[in-house]
Amino acid sequence: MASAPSSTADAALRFEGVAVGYGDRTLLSGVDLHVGRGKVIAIMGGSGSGKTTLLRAATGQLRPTSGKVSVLGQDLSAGGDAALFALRKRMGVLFQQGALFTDLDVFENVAFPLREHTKMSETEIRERVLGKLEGVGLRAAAHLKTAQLSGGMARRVALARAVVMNPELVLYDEPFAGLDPISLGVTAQLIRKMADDLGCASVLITHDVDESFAIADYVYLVGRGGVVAEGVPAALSASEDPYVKQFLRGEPDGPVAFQYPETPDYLAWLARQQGGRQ
Ligand SMILES: Nc1ncnc2c1ncn2[C@@H]1O[C@H](COP(=O)(O)OP(=O)(O)OP(=O)(O)O)[C@@H](O)[C@H]1O
Repeated sequence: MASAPSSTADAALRFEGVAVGYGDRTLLSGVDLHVGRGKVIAIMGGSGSGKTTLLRAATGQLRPTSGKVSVLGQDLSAGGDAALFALRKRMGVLFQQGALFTDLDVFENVAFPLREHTKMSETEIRERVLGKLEGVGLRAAAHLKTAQLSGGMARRVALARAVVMNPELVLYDEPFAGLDPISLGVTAQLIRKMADDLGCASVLITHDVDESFAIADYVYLVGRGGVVAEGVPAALSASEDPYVKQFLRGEPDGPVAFQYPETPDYLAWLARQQGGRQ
């Protein structure tokens, strides 16, 4: 089980005092995260709390307004685009929709990153892709068109593609969204298995308490503009903090905000609407 150690060198991903937001709006600040190599970490929080935004900061898509993000020991803001590009080859990302290329079959979808980023031979590509498909139970689906896949199968193909380069860090954005209970359990176990087999650090952005607690070494709960709580799953499950309890039990009433917050942009829009009617 992971605790939250402090050195950057042994981290696959590290946030130090990070603030992120859009325009004038700061969503989260003072965020400290540590993802040790080979560990599975879950980042959880209510809808709109900023989880996907944190993931964008981890890929370098979004620059933090303050603080430092390091991936595999490198400060993302230090190198230029070339350094970021090189680092991205060592990361796998599974986006929320897991978008597959609809004009390619399953095999070519998984092979795509290898063809883009490596000089592997056809034999090496075939071996690697079929191996990854085997890992997600879909070796014999290699020839299928994406339209012939169920939602759960498509997610597993996307999973195989996210790890086909043998990444050292994989980021999963809502990997369980829209899956039936069986596919959900299978996907969670696959994520854990891939982390263990490949030794890759894995970060899950998720709402799903049961599945993520079953496979995560360490959990961060975001909300109220920052990290509200963190710890190993058992510690969070035993927490008496009202925010943590409400979130984990899915209770409607409590400190977890349901209403989208009023922003200056909204108030300006509202004023224009009201002005227009007078
Ligand atoms: N490109 C953007 N420009 C401006 N605001 C944005 C942008 N993307 C997201 N936001 C806002 O940032 C807030 C956090 O969004 P984010 O997608 O990070 O939340 P989340 O925790 O991943 O939510 P969910 O669980 O619902 O996917 C939301 O209020 C959203 O409206």
